Amino acid sequence: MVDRDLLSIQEARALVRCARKAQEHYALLGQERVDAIVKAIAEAAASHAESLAALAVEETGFGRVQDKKAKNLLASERLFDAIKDMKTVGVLNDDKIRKIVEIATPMGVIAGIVPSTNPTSTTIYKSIIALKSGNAIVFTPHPSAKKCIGKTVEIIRNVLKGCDVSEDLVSVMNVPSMEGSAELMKIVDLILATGGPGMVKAAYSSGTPALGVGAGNVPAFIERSANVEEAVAKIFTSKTFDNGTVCASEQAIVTEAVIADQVKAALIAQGAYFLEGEKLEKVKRVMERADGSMNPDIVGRDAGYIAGIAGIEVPYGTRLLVSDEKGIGPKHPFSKEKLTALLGFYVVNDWKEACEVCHALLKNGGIGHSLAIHSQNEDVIREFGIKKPVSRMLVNTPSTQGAVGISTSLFPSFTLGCGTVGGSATSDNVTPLNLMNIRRVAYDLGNMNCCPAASSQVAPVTSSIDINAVTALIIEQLKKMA
Ligand SMILES: CC(=O)SCCNC(=O)CCNC(=O)[C@H](O)C(C)(C)COP(=O)(O)OP(=O)(O)OC[C@H]1O[C@@H](n2cnc3c(N)ncnc32)[C@H](O)[C@@H]1OP(=O)(O)O
Ligand SMILES: NC(=O)C1=CN([C@@H]2O[C@H](COP(=O)(O)OP(=O)(O)OC[C@H]3O[C@@H](n4cnc5c(N)ncnc54)[C@H](O)[C@@H]3O)[C@@H](O)[C@H]2O)C=CC1
Repeated sequence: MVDRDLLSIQEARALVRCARKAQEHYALLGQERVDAIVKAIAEAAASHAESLAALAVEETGFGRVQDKKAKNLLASERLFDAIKDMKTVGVLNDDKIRKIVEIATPMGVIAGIVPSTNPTSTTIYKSIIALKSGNAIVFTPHPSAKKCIGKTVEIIRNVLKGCDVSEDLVSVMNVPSMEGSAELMKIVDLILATGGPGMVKAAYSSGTPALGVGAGNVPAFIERSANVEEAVAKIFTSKTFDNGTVCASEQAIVTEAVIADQVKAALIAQGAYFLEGEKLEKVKRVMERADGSMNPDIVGRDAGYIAGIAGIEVPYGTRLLVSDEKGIGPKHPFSKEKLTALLGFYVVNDWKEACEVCHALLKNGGIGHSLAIHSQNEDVIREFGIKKPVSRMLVNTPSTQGAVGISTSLFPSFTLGCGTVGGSATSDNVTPLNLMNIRRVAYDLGNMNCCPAASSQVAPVTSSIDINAVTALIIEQLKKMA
């Protein structure tokens, strides 16, 4: 084992030790104190939203400062607003009728795994939801986003210090390595894993309970009853947001032949450029690495930049590069997740065929995540809702903003569950409620008739139980009670 790996493993162990100690004290604080700390963190993160966004763009090369700023604000201000009245400490519920008391208990120390595409927003969001539920969190950064994740954690630690609680409630590894991440995952109480399928699998294979949420490959179906111009505008708003880095951004448009020309015209009018021939081939050549994964050189970039890398010319003002596609599968890069200004375009005969194409696209890397539909036909919307293997279906809304709870009533979140079909333990937009155990104190309902006076009527204990006789007796008892 190389020294760096050893160092990384030791660091993981040391950070978890400190986090455990800090969390033991933190778990004793009441709801009011916890809420005040979380509020202070949200305010500090919001006040640094722009500088952290700029650092993330500078370090990773992915996305746009103004949009990363918006993501940081969603992960701080908006998130705080959504959770401020949420009960997460002590007695949550005392049901006098059902005679059950529900008590929140923190999970302990959480491992925070953060995608390089949303580094600062996910770090803010995970810190806030972990602390709101009484936990500590240790982050392992992606090496390409180490500085901006480190800076985010530094800001949060300063707030913790100012609030007179241990800074070690939130910490980050300085020496990231795969071995260090693996060790961290083994020794924490829960892994909160957000990223691609390889990492999610690693999290679930660690033996530690995990909430792992994986990749998307979101199709947007524009059905014949949709307002086409509006649907296309919403897709642009979503797909160009942070240059397409959000996992819920549209990866392909699927539309019906009867409106295909209208959709194409609207796309072109709003800044799409349809690639063909040599230009299409040149773009395809730069889309992926040899192993079929996304090429980081084009992730989170605008259309002009991608055209430059591919060595092609596109009209000034082009916002998205689109490919009219027929195929779906590993050999068709436009049918996969792209997280940049690239979009597939599929024409089908009717909504039933759209159903099949959307399903095939989801199966090609984004199953369980999200799907967008633009339609006024409630029957078709309902049919898609019932049949499609996704955890969120976004209706007449930009899928990025819809999935993370900006343009819909979904919970503001940067960790979007993909359900068991997507290899995930949850289909939720993960919230503080996913990060606590609930102890249920259940009182006797007095319906068992097993007090001493009644016990003589109950079957005597024998060494060999006659199950039929016991059943008959229970039925008789129940009849008497009724
Ligand atoms: C059909 C479909 O759509 S399937 C697609 C599903 N989506 C995915 O799989 C997305 C997965 N992610 C990616 O493809 C990439 O992360 C990108 C393109 C977004 C970014 O690429 P990069 O910045 O090069 O990051 P990548 O994750 O590939 O890692 C770069 C290096 O850092 C290493 N690394 C990653 N995490 C860590 C870590 N925690 N500690 C140490 N090293 C690490 C990787 O092993 C890799 O090393 P290598 O170059 O020696 O192989
Ligand atoms: N469902 C969701 O809420 C979200 C999903 N994503 C998905 O994440 C992907 C993009 O993010 P990336 O940074 O490329 O993800 P990634 O999976 O490459 O990396 C995510 C994190 O996991 C770590 N990691 C990667 N492989 C690992 C392994 N084997 N063991 C331990 N740690 C490992 C990396 O260091 C990084 O911190 C996309 O596929 C996107 O759809 C991104 C954001 C939200």
